[in-house]
Amino acid sequence: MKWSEISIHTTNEAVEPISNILYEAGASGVVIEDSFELLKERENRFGEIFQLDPDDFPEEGVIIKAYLPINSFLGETVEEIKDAINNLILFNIDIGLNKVTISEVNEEEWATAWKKYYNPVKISKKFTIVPTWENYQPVQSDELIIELDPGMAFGTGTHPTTVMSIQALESTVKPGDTIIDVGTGSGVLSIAAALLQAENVIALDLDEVAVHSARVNIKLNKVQQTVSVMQNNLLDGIQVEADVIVANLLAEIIIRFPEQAYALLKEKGYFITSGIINQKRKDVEDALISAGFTIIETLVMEDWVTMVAQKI
Ligand SMILES: C[S@@+](CC[C@H](N)C(=O)[O-])C[C@H]1O[C@@H](n2cnc3c(N)ncnc32)[C@H](O)[C@@H]1O
Repeated sequence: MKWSEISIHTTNEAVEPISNILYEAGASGVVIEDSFELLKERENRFGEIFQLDPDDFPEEGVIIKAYLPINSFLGETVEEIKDAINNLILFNIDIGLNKVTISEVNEEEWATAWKKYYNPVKISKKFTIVPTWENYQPVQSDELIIELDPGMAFGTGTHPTTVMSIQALESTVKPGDTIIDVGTGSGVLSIAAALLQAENVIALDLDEVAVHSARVNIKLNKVQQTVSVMQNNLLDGIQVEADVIVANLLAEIIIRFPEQAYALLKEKGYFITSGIINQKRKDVEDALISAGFTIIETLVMEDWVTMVAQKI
């Protein structure tokens, strides 16, 4: 498959809104080329373990790169992205040079482009995410390591929506639990659940590339005895009683199935919903409450919200 690399030279201030625009346009991840801010932010928030090479970054401003599949909608998507970025001026956001360039990359280059920016990152009290090509040694005795090859599926494991999902799993999963992971992507949340000693994990994704990528990562982390991966639309046809259901999907998709989640959960079971952009928070809260859930915790990182709802 051919991919298009969209590269936007902008300011620090515009990084978050532009990243959101790119995610909403279907990018499966963004790369931010700004040595100073990136290192500072990662050190503060997650405790970045390896340093990036400052030679790889622009002298002034920030370059944001994202990868979009080349299909018949690409032209339209790029125009929508440009319009959305220009509209940021209306919100008094400085978009700087606002230089947008598009180039074509093949699958191999796409995969390699990621590797340069993808390092071991400590994302929660227990978990560190390590790319497959790094030889990483744990620094804490109780540290849990997730090895990932993000491949073509969403989920380098360090996106705020994933980080908060893992933090929520850490506080809800008990040894012996049954977990359902809706929209597994790279399989990262299922692997986390298995490492937290869940006994049975069902990983579901609609996209066959994600299903393949999840299977590779699950094997890599040696949790294939616990995790089974299936191509499936949301919870359709699933009949397993679960202790925890986790869904890192867009708000628009989450609001379609809280009733199904409620029906599958055991009493006191948890429904973790992530991938919710702040503006859509109320829609998800309403859908959860009307299905019978009680929201017991809300996590917020950057513009993203994760909710932990319980069947009580
Ligand atoms: C935001 S990614 C989350 C990946 C991973 N769980 C994580 O936390 O990093 C969302 C995933 O949901 C999948 N997805 C989207 N719509 C779906 C649906 N209707 N049923 C199942 N999976 C879906 C996508 O293919 C994608 O892999």
